[in-house]
Amino acid sequence: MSVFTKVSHAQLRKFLKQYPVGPLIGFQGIGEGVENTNYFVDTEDGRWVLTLFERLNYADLPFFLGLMDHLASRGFPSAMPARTHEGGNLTTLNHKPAALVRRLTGQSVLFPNLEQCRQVGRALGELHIDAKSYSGHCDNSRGALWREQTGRLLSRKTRDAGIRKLIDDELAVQMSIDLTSLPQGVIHADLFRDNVLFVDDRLTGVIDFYYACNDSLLYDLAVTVNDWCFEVDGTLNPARWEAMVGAYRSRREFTEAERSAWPLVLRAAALRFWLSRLYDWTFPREGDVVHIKDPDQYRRILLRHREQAPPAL
Ligand SMILES: Nc1ncnc2c1ncn2[C@@H]1O[C@H](COP(=O)(O)OP(=O)(O)OP(=O)(O)O)[C@@H](O)[C@H]1O
Ligand SMILES: N[C@@H](CCO)C(=O)O
Repeated sequence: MSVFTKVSHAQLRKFLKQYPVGPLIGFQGIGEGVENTNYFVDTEDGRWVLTLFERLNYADLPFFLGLMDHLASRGFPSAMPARTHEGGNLTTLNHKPAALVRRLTGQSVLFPNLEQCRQVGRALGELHIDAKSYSGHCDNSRGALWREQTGRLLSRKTRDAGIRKLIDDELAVQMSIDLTSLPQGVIHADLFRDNVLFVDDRLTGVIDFYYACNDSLLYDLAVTVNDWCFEVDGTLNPARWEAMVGAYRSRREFTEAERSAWPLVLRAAALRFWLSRLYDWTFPREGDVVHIKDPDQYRRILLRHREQAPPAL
């Protein structure tokens, strides 16, 4: 659970006066999430989520908030950011950049059924299409350069020879693929199960756009299937995979270059999350309640991709 920055009742009451949302009714810190501080906030005019950005700076945020606004206004189920009386959607609280966004209904699922996987695949395809008309641009902060630099750092730091060898070897293999040669667009880049909300089998929300960026569309699908279609022990769930990939394809057909790059793109996506989790274990952050995810789960997924070819696209 993660609440890095505490907010008092008085601070929040004052903060909310900037927005046309009515007086504060109640608020509560949110346990899930590992990056930012989040609170559920109820006011007389609605239900909101307040985010205090712990690692992102002001200059980065207009891209993410603008994207959520762009998608929500096209009917995509992302949370619309609230605007202040002055018309801005980015403010400050406790010396941190802050935003207030609509609270979406629904719950994330730990064990998705096939219909839910289908809906996620379709939603990802729709996101890629709807975002084509978004004019913002942002490089992937967890792209190839980050993977290489972080991999080298963790490889030097670890005392585990097996981890060192796997990182070094995988980085060497990843040098052979250039994701920028594949079809590009704005991607979510973190569409894990905890970032999708459902009411029964109906997808009601896609949240956490704070890794969104311009990158390979296929990489976004790889991030998504790695989380949704693998068991904790690293084995593939073929029915979920087929449901998700098939639904994505109903919105966008793959190119030949994407079909051949698929095995390495899956590995790049697995490596990214293995490294970020390993980094958080190696260099833990201070906080009131801090949730760190298990890096080993992603080491197993990476190993699986190295040992067995994935189902073809
Ligand atoms: N717009 C929203 N509507 C409803 N619930 C939300 C919304 N935004 C966030 N939440 C809730 O807050 C939790 C944490 O949000 P989020 O996933 O954005 O955390 P984070 O720390 O910013 O990101 P990460 O997933 O990268 O750790 C979510 O799991 C969800 O329960
Ligand atoms: N989705 C990420 C955390 C936030 O980027 C993970 O599961 O490691």
